[in-house]
Amino acid sequence: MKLLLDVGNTRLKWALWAGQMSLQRGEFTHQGSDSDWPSLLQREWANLSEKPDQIAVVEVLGGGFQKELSAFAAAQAWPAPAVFPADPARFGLISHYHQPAQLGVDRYAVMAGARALGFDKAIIVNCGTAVTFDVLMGHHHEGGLIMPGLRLMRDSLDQLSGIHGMTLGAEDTLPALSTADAVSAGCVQGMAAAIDGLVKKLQAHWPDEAFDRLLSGGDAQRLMPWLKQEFRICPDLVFNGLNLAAGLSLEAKPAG
Ligand SMILES: Nc1ncnc2c1ncn2[C@@H]1O[C@H](COP(=O)(O)OP(=O)(O)O)[C@@H](O)[C@H]1O
Ligand SMILES: CC(C)(COP(=O)(O)O)[C@@H](O)C(=O)NCCC(=O)O
Repeated sequence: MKLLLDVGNTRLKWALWAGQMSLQRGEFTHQGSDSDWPSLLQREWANLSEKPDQIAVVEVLGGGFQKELSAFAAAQAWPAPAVFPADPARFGLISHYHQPAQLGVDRYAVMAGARALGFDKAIIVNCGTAVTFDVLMGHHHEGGLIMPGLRLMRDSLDQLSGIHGMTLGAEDTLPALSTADAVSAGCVQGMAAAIDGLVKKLQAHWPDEAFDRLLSGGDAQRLMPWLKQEFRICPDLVFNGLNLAAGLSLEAKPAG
């Protein structure tokens, strides 16, 4: 039984994974690398249904998280967590980034996840704290784009005195007739329009190729209704990819 962890800038997502599916899963928001990890992990896994025999992790926080996770696992007599580095080879991929190790390891995981689900040519949009776009052709990562995610977009407006503290409004108004509606509709519909536009631009860069368009991350469901092009929501791309990578190698760097 594998315990898979996807630790992003906003939330930690985990799944107890058997074969190709999850038996138990959870998620919680955190306050970054300096969070009170011992309490958060203790609370989250107090009722884990089975002891993991392998722990595989992608994380983008750095800082003290890895050490805290290792200490927690050791205290439970669990195996040492294997934290995957941003090395495309560990995910069965080749990256065309100038510095492949600079790409977020979560992005390698979503691409490996797309491969694990049988997609060969795909534009993958992961709607998390940041929105990442990755172009996958076979096992080649052709590059991508990064833009702020929905919460960051809304929070940036919240800094302005005329908007600060505004309640959530209706997302489906156009034109909006109140500040609350204008902010909510502007952010969600604007982000969807940006995603549609950038995916079209990426597609136009390879006019002879047909790409599947995949959507994942915490805001995927919320953005999906506003997208004009056809996307498939693949909610577990990171876990699919991490599961594949964990199978490829049991020798990822031990945490800490
Ligand atoms: N329960 C939730 N708590 C916090 N953010 C949520 C929640 N549900 C959806 N979201 C949205 O999902 C985004 C985070 O998505 P996620 O894929 O978990 O990001 P990350 O991997 O960067 O932590 C947030 O920016 C927010 O807009
Ligand atoms: C772009 C990201 C911040 C996305 O993180 P997330 O939204 O999943 O928390 C992360 O993948 C990252 O730190 N990437 C490094 C830079 C890059 O991928 O080019």
